[in-house]
Amino acid sequence: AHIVWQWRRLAHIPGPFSAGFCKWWTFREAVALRLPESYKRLGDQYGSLVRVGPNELITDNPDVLRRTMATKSRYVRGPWYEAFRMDPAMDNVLTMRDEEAHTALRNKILPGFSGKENISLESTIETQIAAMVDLIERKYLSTGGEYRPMDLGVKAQYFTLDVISDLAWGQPMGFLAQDRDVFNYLKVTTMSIPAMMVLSTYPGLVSLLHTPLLRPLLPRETDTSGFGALIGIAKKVAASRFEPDAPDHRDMLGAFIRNGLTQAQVSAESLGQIVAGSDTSASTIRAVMLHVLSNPPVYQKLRAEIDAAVPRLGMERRMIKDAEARLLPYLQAVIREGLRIMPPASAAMFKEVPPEGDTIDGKFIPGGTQIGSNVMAIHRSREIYGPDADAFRPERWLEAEGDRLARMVSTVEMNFHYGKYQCPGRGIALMEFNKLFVEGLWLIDEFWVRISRRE
Ligand code: HEM
Repeated sequence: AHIVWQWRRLAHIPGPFSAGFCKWWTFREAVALRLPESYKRLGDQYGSLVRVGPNELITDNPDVLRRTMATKSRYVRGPWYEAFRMDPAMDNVLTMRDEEAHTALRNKILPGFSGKENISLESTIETQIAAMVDLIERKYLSTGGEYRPMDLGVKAQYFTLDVISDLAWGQPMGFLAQDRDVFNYLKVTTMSIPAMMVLSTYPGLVSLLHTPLLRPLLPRETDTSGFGALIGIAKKVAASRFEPDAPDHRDMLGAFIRNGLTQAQVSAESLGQIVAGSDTSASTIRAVMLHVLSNPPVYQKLRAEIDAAVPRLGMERRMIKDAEARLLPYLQAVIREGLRIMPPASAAMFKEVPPEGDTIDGKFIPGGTQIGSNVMAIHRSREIYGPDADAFRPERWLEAEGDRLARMVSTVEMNFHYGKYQCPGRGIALMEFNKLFVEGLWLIDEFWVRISRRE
């Protein structure tokens, strides 16, 4: 009776037949690691609003999604978020579902992401770009007679992990300096992706993992590798900042402490940054480099813009400033196109319809229904980006004007979500891209490149 009742509640929303009764469809696509593409296929087949589970819908309408995330929206985060809670006793801002607690915590951490309270932000990113360039010069510079390929897919992640650990803990983990997967972090996290996919499909299983019997399976601070090792570092760094004579630092943790976070919160939030801010940014670096390097006209135009900027800005002996890079139109078009063509945060991130229900696309959606983003469908929308939306073509950002451009910009910005859930690391990620692509102009698994010195 329950199954039939649940099917009827949302029977007016199209989708695969089995999705009305169970989550088998989502489970199958999630463990095959192709959920974003499969969601897009469903959008092409069934339209903007699709049923993907007994209580789950996805939409590719940015206006609807913005409504669910607006500051005053009565929508809340759904159980999906629980899959990412590592510590049963403590949420971080990314996993927190209680709206009031989330807003309070968010308000306390936001200053840590701004250059005003975190004065070392831009220089930290510069230090890590210098470390990346140094690594390339030391080990991966090819010449006529010597071929020294480099897996840019992996190095992009080394770079973002060092940036984010340096920002969060005041010291990089040393991926670039050692040119290796420190603490086997990437190996262990990559291995755990299928399990995370199962948990995000069936978040109820998370409470099982938190029982005393299964808790040993979760990462622990005493681990010498994987995520557990990072928990250990986060706790140590937080403890050192709370020692009685510890100085006040003008960095991210310093800002967190000045704004009232407890020692346990400082440790949890600094760890949260590593999860939220490394793979996402690395993914965009790979997407941009892959498309720029395999697309000679784009590469030439970007190089020409950068070559013209170097003498004009007097950049021969220093790195480009974030504010300067934001004024390079083709670079900005390339970054936007990279964020669009391979959206870095491609999960549905389900939000819950308020108890009174909502009307979407003229259809009543009962309270408690979970609504997520059909990310690939949003960012490959022909209606918004034009008939060649599947192609990497930065020029579209320079050709569009007026309302059309404004709609394209507000849609690509949905990569960082909106309103009360908007990514606080947006500015940091864009600063990494702005500097890295100009400085290096120089990639996923098996992304080998041959780098040679420019004349
Ligand atoms: C291209 C890079 C990035 C993308 C596309 C991205 C995307 C997102 C998205 C979509 C969310 C919203 C989750 C929701 O709706 O609940 C989010 C949240 C968050 N992101 Fe990012 N992110 C990126 C980089 C970063 C970086 C570099 C940092 C850290 C410096 C960061 C820190 C966070 C944090 C702390 C949250 C939680 C915010 C909250 O719950 O209020 N992100 N990010």
